[in-house]
Amino acid sequence: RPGEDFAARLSARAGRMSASAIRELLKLTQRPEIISFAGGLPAPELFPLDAIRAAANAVLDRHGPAAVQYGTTEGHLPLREWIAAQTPGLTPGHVQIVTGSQQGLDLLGKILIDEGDVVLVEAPTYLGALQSFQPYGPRYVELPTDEHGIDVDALEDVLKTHPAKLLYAIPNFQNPTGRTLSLERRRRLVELTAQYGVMVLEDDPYGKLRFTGEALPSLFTLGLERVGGDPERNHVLYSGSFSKTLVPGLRDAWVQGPHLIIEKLVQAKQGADLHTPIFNQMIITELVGEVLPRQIEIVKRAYGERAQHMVGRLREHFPAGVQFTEPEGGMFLWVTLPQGLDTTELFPRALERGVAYVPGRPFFALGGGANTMRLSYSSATPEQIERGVRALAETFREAMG
Ligand SMILES: Cc1ncc(COP(=O)(O)O)c(CN[C@@H](CCCC(=O)O)C(=O)O)c1O
Repeated sequence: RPGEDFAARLSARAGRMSASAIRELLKLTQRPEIISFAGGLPAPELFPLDAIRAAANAVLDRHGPAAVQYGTTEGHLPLREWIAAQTPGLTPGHVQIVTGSQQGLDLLGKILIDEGDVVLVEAPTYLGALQSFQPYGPRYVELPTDEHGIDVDALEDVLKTHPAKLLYAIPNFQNPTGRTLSLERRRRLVELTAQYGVMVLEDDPYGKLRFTGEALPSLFTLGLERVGGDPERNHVLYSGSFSKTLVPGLRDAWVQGPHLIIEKLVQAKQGADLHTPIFNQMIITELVGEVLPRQIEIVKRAYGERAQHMVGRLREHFPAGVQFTEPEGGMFLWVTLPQGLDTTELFPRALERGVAYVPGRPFFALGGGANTMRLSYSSATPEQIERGVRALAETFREAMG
């Protein structure tokens, strides 16, 4: 009936949902005259389109109708075999293909989080994870972070007072801060969570995009080591993605963990989408051998140059009192303005000057961060970085008086 109050029909779970600031911004920053430091968009000019075209043809030649038939929920076995082979002791049965790691976050929220469960998250953390977990009614407890990532002393204090279900962390080139969790803190985080019986979800879409410094072992690997390499007893789950190393639009990612978790994830996925597009999985499988390692080198170099360029411009143009991180990899850096300034309020003024960013507030589970913002350098040219940083600096100067 016209004007029926549909809002009253929504579930309590639907009532907990809200829009993604990044997704909403993406619509806005598609305008060509805007220099966007907002969405974490991989550089489109680097996509290996010729290799993808050849792979698509090879898939159809090799698999024929099976390439566009229903596939298994677990995912294309040769792809799961390749993923499992990257970690000693892992078998394809420990690997679940998901439709982007974003779906992995949602399905893991569904099978792990009961209403009121304590979920430990970094302050700030990836807003997409907060969006995925929120409908399942977690009670967030924030973990303070500094230039070396999560403050593990604070973590120990939290664990003593809050029986937690899950700790969600992005140890490499964190979204949104660009920071990397130090080795010493990785070891202590894995030890403390094991001691207190807290599962860890390591979200690592950027791990391969290190352009400076030494590679560090994943939390998953450290978790495996403490249980003699047995994937059945590792309390750390790992989420990986091909979005930032190959292309995001094929929506191919995976979760690795103990059989019981994977089995439950399969059941949750059966109810969600039956399976990730099999054609896409077969294309990715064609690319992981030669194209992927080559692409990682190309992307690392390009993002390293863009990060270095942006940091150089920030140093040159930003007013004193504005702080920013200097990432060792990934796609983002984090800006902190003097207390009292509000990046959500400043956003329209920056936009008038032709530049967009993601205000920091949505990255904090429990509010805060009004004076922060995330900048992505991955899909901006050197000229756009120069112009965009100048526009931001002018916006800040005007606001700082
Ligand atoms: C820590 C972390 N975990 C999962 C994801 C989702 O990546 P995929 O679903 O694997 O493409 C991402 C991708 N986040 C990007 C892309 C968001 C894409 C968008 O909403 O337009 C961003 O923060 O801008 C991430 O940073």
